[in-house]
Amino acid sequence: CSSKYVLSPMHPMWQGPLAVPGGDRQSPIDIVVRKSIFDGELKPLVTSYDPHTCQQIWNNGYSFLVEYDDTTDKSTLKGGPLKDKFRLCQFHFHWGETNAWGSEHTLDRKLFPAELHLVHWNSDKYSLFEEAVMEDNGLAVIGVFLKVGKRHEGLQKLVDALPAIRHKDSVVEFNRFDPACLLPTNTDNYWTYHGSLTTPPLTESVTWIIMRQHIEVSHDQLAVFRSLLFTSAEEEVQRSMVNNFRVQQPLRGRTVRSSFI
Ligand SMILES: NS(=O)(=O)c1ccc(Cc2ccc([N+](=O)[O-])cc2)cc1
Ligand SMILES: [Zn+2]
Repeated sequence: CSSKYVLSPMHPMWQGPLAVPGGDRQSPIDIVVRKSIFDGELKPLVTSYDPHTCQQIWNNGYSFLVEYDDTTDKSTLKGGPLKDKFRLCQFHFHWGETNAWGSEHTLDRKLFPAELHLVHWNSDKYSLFEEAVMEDNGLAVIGVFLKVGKRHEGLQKLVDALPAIRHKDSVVEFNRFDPACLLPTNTDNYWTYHGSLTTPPLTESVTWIIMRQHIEVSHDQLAVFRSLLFTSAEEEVQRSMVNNFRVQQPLRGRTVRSSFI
């Protein structure tokens, strides 16, 4: 999907007000677990991803993205809080320079070393990602917290491809990767709220679905994330791609619902 618009952290946009002026549904947020409201209407998530729609992995100067062919309804998400069917467009991560921080969302202020985002757009209502990005119910992003522990076998194929995209704007072909292997075993327990993209254009078009269960990756696997660079090969000063997360934004009276008691 065409997520080439994501701006690097050095882009003037980041120097300006980090909240969209008048934005009252910005992301990420701190999820205060005891203030989340159980909603019995929330259904289990239904993901159906076709590994053959995986196309490429690239360094966009802010994170690395694994992009999927979203010209058909082959890799989709439905159920959960969603009324429509959403098409997988890409997934990416946010991480810190140490294991002490790196996630965008927090649970009762607890930071995780990294966070996975699986980005989908509403293909029942829109025909292109770019259209959906501007609309209230246009996007659905699944967030999964990462913890440091045992090696994640499914992630290793992705980690092995990272040295080839060390610099900004480098791309390599990447096929047959099933993103379902990055989901926790239990996807029935999640929080959901209405928010925004966490990078420019920060549009308030995202239904966030944050998994209660984290996944584990090894310290060494995370270290390879940190070996990526924000900078392109031409630039004199190389800067490590770390701390590519946005700080938590005000809740502004929003309700966070939970699918579990
Ligand atoms: N971190 S996140 O909120 O999951 C996120 C997900 C997707 C993107 C990529 C993106 C790509 C393109 C556009 N656009 O066309 O306006 C907007 C966003 C940016 C950020
Ligand atoms: Zn993200």
